[in-house]
Amino acid sequence: MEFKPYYMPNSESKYLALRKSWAFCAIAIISSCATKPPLETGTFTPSELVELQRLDPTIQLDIRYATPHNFMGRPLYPQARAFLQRPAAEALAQVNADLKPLGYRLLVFDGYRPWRITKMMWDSTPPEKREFVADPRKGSRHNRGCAVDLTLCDLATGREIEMPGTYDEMSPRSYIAYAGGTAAQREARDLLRRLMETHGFTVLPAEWWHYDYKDWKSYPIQNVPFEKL
Ligand SMILES: C[C@@H](N)C(=O)N[C@H](C)C(=O)O
Ligand SMILES: [Zn+2]
Repeated sequence: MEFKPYYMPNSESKYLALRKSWAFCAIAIISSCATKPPLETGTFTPSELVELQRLDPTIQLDIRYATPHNFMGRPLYPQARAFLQRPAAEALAQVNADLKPLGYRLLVFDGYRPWRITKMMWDSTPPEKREFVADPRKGSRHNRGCAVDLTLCDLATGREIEMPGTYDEMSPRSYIAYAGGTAAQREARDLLRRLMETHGFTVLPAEWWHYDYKDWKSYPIQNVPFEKL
């Protein structure tokens, strides 16, 4: 019969207990780093997230992350809503107003994004595609309520205007400098960029649809879920 010791000399059991508690602490520290937004110091402008549809109901929404029709293949938001910090939301409404005489309006895919969603996106994206998602250790400008993913749609029909690539496509066709596609697609992309820049937004070089509002640095990273806004 195999001998199973149930008793250990005192010093050995203490050593094992110590090792266990160190391992436990290490796991706790690692997992808390991984599941919490980065700590930021300094003073920030108080957050005032505004729902885009309330500010300007003529901005069209297609909140892909509230549907399975997104690069993660499953809904990430419980509600199809879009929020931005007030000055960014007001600037966006001006872009929308400028588009109307041209026969277009804005179609918004995403605005404020809770930090944990950025973390989920990063964790699910292969390393070679991570230029298309923000690193949760730094946070996304979406987490600050100062980034918006959007495109143009036809004012009369509501139909999405074709761009050189599709939303969240992880390929060079998403680059703002991509020279392929049709002339009409590039013109639409460049029109969107021109108007967004006029109103204080900057495009992300890797993503024609992603724009940051100029004051993004002054707002804190947030992890508040939509249900609590
Ligand atoms: C995931 C994509 N729509 C996006 O917003 N990417 C930028 C880099 C971000 O995550 O901030
Ligand atoms: Zn974005």
